[in-house]
Amino acid sequence: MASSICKHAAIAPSPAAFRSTKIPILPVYLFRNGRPSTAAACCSLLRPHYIPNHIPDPNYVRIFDTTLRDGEQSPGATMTTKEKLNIARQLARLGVDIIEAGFPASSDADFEAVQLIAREFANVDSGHVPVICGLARCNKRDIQRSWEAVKHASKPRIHTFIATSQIHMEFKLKMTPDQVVEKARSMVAYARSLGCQDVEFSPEDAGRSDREFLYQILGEVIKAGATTLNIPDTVGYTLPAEFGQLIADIKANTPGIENVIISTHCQNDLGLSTANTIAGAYSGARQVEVTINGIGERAGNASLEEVVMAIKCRGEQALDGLYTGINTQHIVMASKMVEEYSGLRIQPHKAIVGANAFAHESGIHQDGMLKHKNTYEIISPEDIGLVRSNESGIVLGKLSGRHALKAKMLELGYDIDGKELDDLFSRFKAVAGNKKNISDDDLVALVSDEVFQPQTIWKLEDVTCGSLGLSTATVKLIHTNGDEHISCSVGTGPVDAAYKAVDLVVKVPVTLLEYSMSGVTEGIDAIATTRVLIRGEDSVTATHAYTGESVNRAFSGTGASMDIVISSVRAYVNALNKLLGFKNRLKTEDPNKSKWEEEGGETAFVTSSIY
Ligand SMILES: CC(=O)SCCNC(=O)CCNC(=O)[C@H](O)C(C)(C)COP(=O)(O)OP(=O)(O)OC[C@H]1O[C@@H](n2cnc3c(N)ncnc32)[C@H](O)[C@@H]1OP(=O)(O)O
Ligand SMILES: CC(C)C(=O)C(=O)O
Ligand SMILES: [Mg+2]
Repeated sequence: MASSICKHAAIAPSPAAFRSTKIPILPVYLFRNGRPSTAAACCSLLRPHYIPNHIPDPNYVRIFDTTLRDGEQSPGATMTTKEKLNIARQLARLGVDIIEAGFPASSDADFEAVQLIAREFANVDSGHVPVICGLARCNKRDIQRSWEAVKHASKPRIHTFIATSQIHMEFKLKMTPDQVVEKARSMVAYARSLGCQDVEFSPEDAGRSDREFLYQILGEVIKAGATTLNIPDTVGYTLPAEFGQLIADIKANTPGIENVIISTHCQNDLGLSTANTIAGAYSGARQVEVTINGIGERAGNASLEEVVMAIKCRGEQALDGLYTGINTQHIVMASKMVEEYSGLRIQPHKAIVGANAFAHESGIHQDGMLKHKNTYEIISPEDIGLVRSNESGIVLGKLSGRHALKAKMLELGYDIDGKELDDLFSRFKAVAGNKKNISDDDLVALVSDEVFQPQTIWKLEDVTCGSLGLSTATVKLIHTNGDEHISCSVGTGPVDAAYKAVDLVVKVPVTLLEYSMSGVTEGIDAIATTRVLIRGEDSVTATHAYTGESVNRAFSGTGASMDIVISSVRAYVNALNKLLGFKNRLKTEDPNKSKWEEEGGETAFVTSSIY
């Protein structure tokens, strides 16, 4: 095993047109009883140089993250530009090779988000710099917009696609197969003509497309200059053996395929996306398209953490030595960030990142774990950035300082600095003054509330509740322009009264769709985390997939506090801030899109807020 590991390190730099970046990545993991062990590592790997159409090491699998594009297509997962930028930074820390930052032609907001992310990764000299990719249909406008958005990146990529299955060509595109081939060929050539040296092409619905037709269209786009051929199972229809065979057949029969990278893109309609992705990689794909937490259109995409950990855990033994450049210790942070921003909660039994993924409840398992951890764990929690408090020496309390808090947060997988650390520190001090023991879960709740929030338009300053036969609440909110607003209301309970008081100030008609609260720690002094989902009644719209009707979008917000009313109001105000951010954005893009200002008459919201 040691010799096969060392061969990676010995790979010579390639004469790339692209600048070389040698980046040390995680040590190789040797396997003892099925459990990876860093202690046994014999050498460090180098991430192979980036050349669009070639990977110098045949065992290296590129990770293409599409959380910000396909992931955002999950119903309700709309993210602000600031949130997307934060996720992109975390994806870079994680070490993903390619970030698909969005679909620039779909809206001005998406264009700006992709452009901002591309600019963020314009500097090739500082650490790992991912490729920044923008999606485009096969038309000149989409491709131009994509290029305009990504060209600032040090490694820009255009990803263009067109459907190749009979049903899509006939009923959706209303094009003949020959027209589709010509469109694909000419648009890939057009993307190259703009100066983009890295062009990915996807035959959408490849999983249900005719094989011979795939070989033909893929051969044509290779001649036109495509550097990566992505094979999407767009409707998650194939079984793992079939998808593996599809990749093998494409590899064996497409003219010129040896000059490009084959990629997978597996949707999860039958719950097979991870299995299909691994089967694809085993059959020769060297790029895999994934999302954090597996979010994405309908049932989602293959999840990054599952695919990466499967390759890390079994790559050497079962996948002919495949490996990735992911620093898996950043997985937990990335997962929590995406959970917060997208509002899509992770099921407790989700592989790798679910709350129960490393929990052992039953006696026989607990007995086994106490005797030897490998009995019931194939992955170490630390490998994904999960460190429990009882394994660390730092005990936080009201006398702790910023250094200890920063170090503790790092242990928990949160790399926080600057203003974010300062804000978290003041919240932490406030809680520490009232609470004897601060647990890891308390800290995670605080960081979610303090750091993972949209730009503040309204900030909750205070809330007090009373009861005079009816529940009453008084809230004090501060607007971003500094104005203080105080209002009171009655309600059926303190939370209802407080929400009504907030409504009197913010004056945006919304419906509360969901409200949930959980005490994240035990005892009377537990921190309560609240999550709400609201829908604007006259606001940001999306198109309903079945009816085609315009429906109002939902926005989520979370809050945390030892006081349940404060926790609830924080969550509500955070959701309102998210909604207002989108309203402002729409208003800037198209003054006719939202009637809200004329009707609501709340001038405070007109201030342009660039997320
Ligand atoms: C499988 C996937 O995940 S594909 C990515 C899906 N993501 C999204 O659609 C999210 C963003 N989309 C949007 O914001 C909008 O759909 C837009 C802005 C891109 C387009 O909006 P509209 O111009 O109003 O078109 P609409 O979405 O209603 O219809 C799509 C049109 O594109 C055409 N089209 C679809 N795919 C492609 C393609 N790959 N290449 C060229 N044309 C295409 C359709 O045939 C249809 O054309 P038609 O208007 O001549 O019938
Ligand atoms: C745009 C393509 C790659 C896609 O998301 C799909 O086919 O699922
Ligand atoms: Mg998809």
